[in-house]
Amino acid sequence: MSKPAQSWPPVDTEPAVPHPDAPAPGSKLGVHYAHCFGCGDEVESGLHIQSTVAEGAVVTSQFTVLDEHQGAPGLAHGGLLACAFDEALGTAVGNLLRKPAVTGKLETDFRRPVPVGSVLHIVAKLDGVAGRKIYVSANGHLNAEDGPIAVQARALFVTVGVGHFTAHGDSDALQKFREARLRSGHQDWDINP
Ligand SMILES: CCCCCCCC/C=C\CCCCCCCC(=O)SCCNC(=O)CCNC(=O)[C@H](O)C(C)(C)COP(=O)(O)OP(=O)(O)OC[C@H]1O[C@@H](n2cnc3c(N)ncnc32)[C@H](O)[C@@H]1OP(=O)(O)O
Repeated sequence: MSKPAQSWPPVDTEPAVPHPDAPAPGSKLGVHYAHCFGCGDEVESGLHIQSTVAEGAVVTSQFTVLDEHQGAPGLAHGGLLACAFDEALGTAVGNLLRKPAVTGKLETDFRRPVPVGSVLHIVAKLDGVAGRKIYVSANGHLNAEDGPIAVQARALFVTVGVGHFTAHGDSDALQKFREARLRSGHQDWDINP
């Protein structure tokens, strides 16, 4: 198995310290946006990823591979697995740092096939921060928290202002989303929808 060529993080970083108001270890993280393909409960064909905060700037996520996630017969599609990691990594960044951030770069290593019916246990860890750049990585274990690693990912997230979403996204949907979050007891954002 080849080793990644570049050291990680690729630049000098400060430790990524969770925000004082970040959910405590053990907290289950709900759906961040009902229409999110990664976690949303209103996206029938979505990934329905569920995440929990762990100790030490870590978030664990579970993704069950279903028939609709196939690439080859009986096996998960690689691009879809990359999507699962984007969600798991972004969830770690957004919830632990409570800063709006978007994926700048996402790199995946597919180490083993992931069959339909598998549960991928994704352990995502914040590795460091350099200005607006947040480095985060994850291992995906097959069928158990200590199962064999099937997929690894490393990503750069870049913090953005809320203006990123109002300028480029659907500002009406964004406003409704924000109001719904406030009604359900969340604090005002800092949020990556
Ligand atoms: C009350 C609330 C509490 C919190 C609760 C939270 C709840 C849960 C929260 C959240 C869960 C989220 C789960 C979702 C997960 C999925 C996330 C996605 O998929 S996001 C969609 C895909 N990504 C895009 O659409 C980005 C598109 N790209 C851009 O918009 C820009 O390129 C952007 C913002 C990334 C950077 O643009 P610039 O103009 O702002 O900044 P520049 O200067 O270009 O970059 C800043 C630094 O980053 C480096 N950089 C940027 N992109 C890079 C790249 N690809 N590779 C290497 N470096 C890069 C640059 O070299 C620069 O570095 P130097 O500061 O100069 O050192």
